[in-house]
Amino acid sequence: MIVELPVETPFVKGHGTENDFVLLPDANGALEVSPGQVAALCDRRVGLGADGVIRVVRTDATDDPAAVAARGEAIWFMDYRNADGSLSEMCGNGVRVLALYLATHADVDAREPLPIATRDGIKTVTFGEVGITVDMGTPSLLGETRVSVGEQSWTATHVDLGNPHAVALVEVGLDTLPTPLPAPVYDEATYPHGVNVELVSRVGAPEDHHVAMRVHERGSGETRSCGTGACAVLAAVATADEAPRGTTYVVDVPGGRLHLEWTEAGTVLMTGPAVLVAEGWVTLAEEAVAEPVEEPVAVPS
Ligand SMILES: N[C@@H](CCC[C@H](N)C(=O)O)C(=O)O
Repeated sequence: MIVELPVETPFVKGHGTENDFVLLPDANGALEVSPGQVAALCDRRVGLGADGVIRVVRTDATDDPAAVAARGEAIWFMDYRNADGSLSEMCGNGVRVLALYLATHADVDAREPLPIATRDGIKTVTFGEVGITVDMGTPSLLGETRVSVGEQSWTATHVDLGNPHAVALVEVGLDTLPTPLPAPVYDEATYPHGVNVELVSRVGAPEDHHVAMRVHERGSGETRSCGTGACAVLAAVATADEAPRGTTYVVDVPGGRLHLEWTEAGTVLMTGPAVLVAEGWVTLAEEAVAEPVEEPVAVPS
C-alpha cells in the first residue's frame, strides 16, 4: 500500500506592530495555496496563527497580472492573503516584514531601496536606523460614508490605499468599545468588495498630530495593527486638521506605534518595525479546519 505523505513546506513567522503573518517562501512559484489552506495556517488553535499569509514569489515566476506588470522593476512579489483566504491588494505591515525577510534570507542589499511588487503596484522600501520605511503611494479621499459597531454609529471618511478603508473619528475612548470589535456594519454600495474599518481617537490636542486607532480588517477581523489603515487614518485626520503636506503624524495601534508623513509629492511614507520570530516546516492542510472570520456586515444604502 502506498501512503501519501502530507505536503510540507517551509515557513517564516513575523509581525509588524503585532500584525502577524506566515510567510511562505516560494521563489520559483511552485506553491499553490488554496483559501482553505490559508485559513487553516492562520487559525490560532489548529494552525500557526496569523492575520494573513504572504507567499514570497519572484515576479518572473508567477502569472499574477500585478507581478507580470512589475517585471523589470521589481524582483519580488507580495502575494497577500487575508486570514479567511481572500486576496488583498496591499498590506502595509506585511510589506515591511517581507522586506526584512528578503534582506535576511535572500540576495537583497538592505543599503539600497528595495522595490516590492504588490497588487497595488510597486512599493519602495528603505531600511533605516529607527525602522523600515515604505512609500505607500497616494491615498484617495472618496467622500463620507457611515459605519456602525453595535449600537454606535459614526460618519466615516472613505479612503482608498489600494485597498478600501472607512475611517471614523469616534468621540469615545477606544478602550470603551467592545473587545474584540464586533463586525462593523457598512454601506454595501460604497464598498462592494468589503472594507477595513478604522476607529480613531486623538491623543492630546489636534496640533499634537497624534492619534490612536483600532481596526477591524476585511478578511481577518480585529487585528493589533494595520499599515494601510494607519495611512488611511493619516489622510482622513490630516485633511480634517488642514495640516500642510510634510506634517508628520504618530498613529498608536494596540500592537505598537507607526510614524507617518504625507509628503509634498502626495505619497505617504510609513515607518515602523518588523520582526521575524520563527521559521520551520509546516504541513499544508488539505481542507480548511479553521473557524470562519466574522466579516463586516454590508447593508444596502
Ligand atoms: N494588515 C494589512 C492590511 C491587510 C489587507 C486587508 N485586510 C484587506 O483586505 O484589504 C496592513 O497592514 O495594511
